[in-house]
Amino acid sequence: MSFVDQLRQAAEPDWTAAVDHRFVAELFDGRLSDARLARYLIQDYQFCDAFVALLGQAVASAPDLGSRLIHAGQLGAFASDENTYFTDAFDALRVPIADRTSPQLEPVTEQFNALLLKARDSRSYPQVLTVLLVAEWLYRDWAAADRPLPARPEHRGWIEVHNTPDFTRWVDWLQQELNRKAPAEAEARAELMRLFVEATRLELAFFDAVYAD
Ligand SMILES: Cc1ncc(CO)c(N)n1
Repeated sequence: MSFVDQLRQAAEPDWTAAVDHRFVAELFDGRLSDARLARYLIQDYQFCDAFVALLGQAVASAPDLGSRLIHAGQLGAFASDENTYFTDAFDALRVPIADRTSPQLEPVTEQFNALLLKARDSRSYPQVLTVLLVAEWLYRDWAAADRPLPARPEHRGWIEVHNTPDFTRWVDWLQQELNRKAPAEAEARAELMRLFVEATRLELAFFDAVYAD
């Protein structure tokens, strides 16, 4: 079994619980309330801030120009398509400016951002790749569901930024890149596995927080 398949197996049952989450089901069938979607997007915009910083570290720490350019291309996509989705959805949901720029963070958002920034500050390319891979692969998994898309742009758009052919190829490439660049030593691999499992736990908790009282 490849290294990334071992990582994903180690992240069960949380991985499947996140992919099959009530949030995903309600997003696809359009039943997700505006209050819950806004609550999620406000927190996720702060996650995205730390995520973009981590992508910048991938550009900085990649060992060769070929890999660096792939991460750089992804940074560009993030800065355009994904950011446009957020600003359009915030406008449609009438989210106040303060909640877009400096909201009160949920505990899980603080924990997730701390993990992203720790990986960034490690300047370890395998650690950076591992955290990027969880976030992108897990989102590709739920967004690739063979279900009709909801009509409202606020719902549909969040699925569409994660199910394009470009996004699918980016996740394939991240998997191959980590398989190629993972260290050989058992202890270093075990550390990456702990990181992958912890990031998956936070992905599940991030969806759960949308439904917390
Ligand atoms: C919490 C979270 N995980 C992954 C993604 C995908 O980048 C996202 N937008 N938010």
